[in-house]
Amino acid sequence: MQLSQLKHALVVSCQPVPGSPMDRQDIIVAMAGAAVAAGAGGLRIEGADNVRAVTAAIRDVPVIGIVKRDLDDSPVRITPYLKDVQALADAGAAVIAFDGTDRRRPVAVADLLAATRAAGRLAMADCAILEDGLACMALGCELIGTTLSGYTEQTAGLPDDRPDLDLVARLASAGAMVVAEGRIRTAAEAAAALRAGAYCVTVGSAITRIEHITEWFVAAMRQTRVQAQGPR
Ligand SMILES: CC(=O)N[C@H](C=O)[C@@H](O)[C@H](O)[C@H](O)COP(=O)(O)O
Repeated sequence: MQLSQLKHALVVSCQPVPGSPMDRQDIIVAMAGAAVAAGAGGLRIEGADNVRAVTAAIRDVPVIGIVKRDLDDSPVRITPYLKDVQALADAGAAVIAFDGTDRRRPVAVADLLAATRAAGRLAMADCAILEDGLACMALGCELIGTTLSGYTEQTAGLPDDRPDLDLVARLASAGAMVVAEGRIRTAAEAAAALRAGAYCVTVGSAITRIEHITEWFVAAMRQTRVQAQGPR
């Protein structure tokens, strides 16, 4: 795969809410197909089996693969193990994304990168702060994602309804190929991420998680009812 395929592309993350009625492989493949039919230039897919099903159905769009795990002894969730890198590569992921933060972890970023290289895949580091991104860039990761900004202990205070475009801009200024990812909820925000210097933009919840989208609408309507002093 050529990295340039992702230049200025919309990457659609097709990750249903776990346990949701939408959390089915056939629905993931259908969501991916619909996104590609509408112009998505990349897909982000969780789980090796889902990656295999999506790459079998959709051949001409790169898949960024991840494995999510809840570990007992580490806050790292995204592709923590070397076996995950191998499984994603075997399943056909063009890019393998892993946690690129400087936190307690079972496998060092450098080793995950080496495994990704050995499998002949491109690497994306999911980062939370500028320093993570710079370190992963220095190691040689091709893509630096803002994915984890707002989701680590250190960044937990950020507004939960806005993307971290400041981090996008600072990483881009430092020369990173930035994947703007996390809390991009509108087309205008996706366009703003490109203007901030993003190489490509990943959107998940706002396109593929019906529960989250519904909650946003319900919350906004409830707020409006409160301001209007209750239902008539
Ligand atoms: C923090 C974390 O675990 N992020 C995950 C990474 O794959 C996904 O749950 C997100 O949906 C994805 O990053 C896209 O973000 P958003 O859904 O906000 O557009």
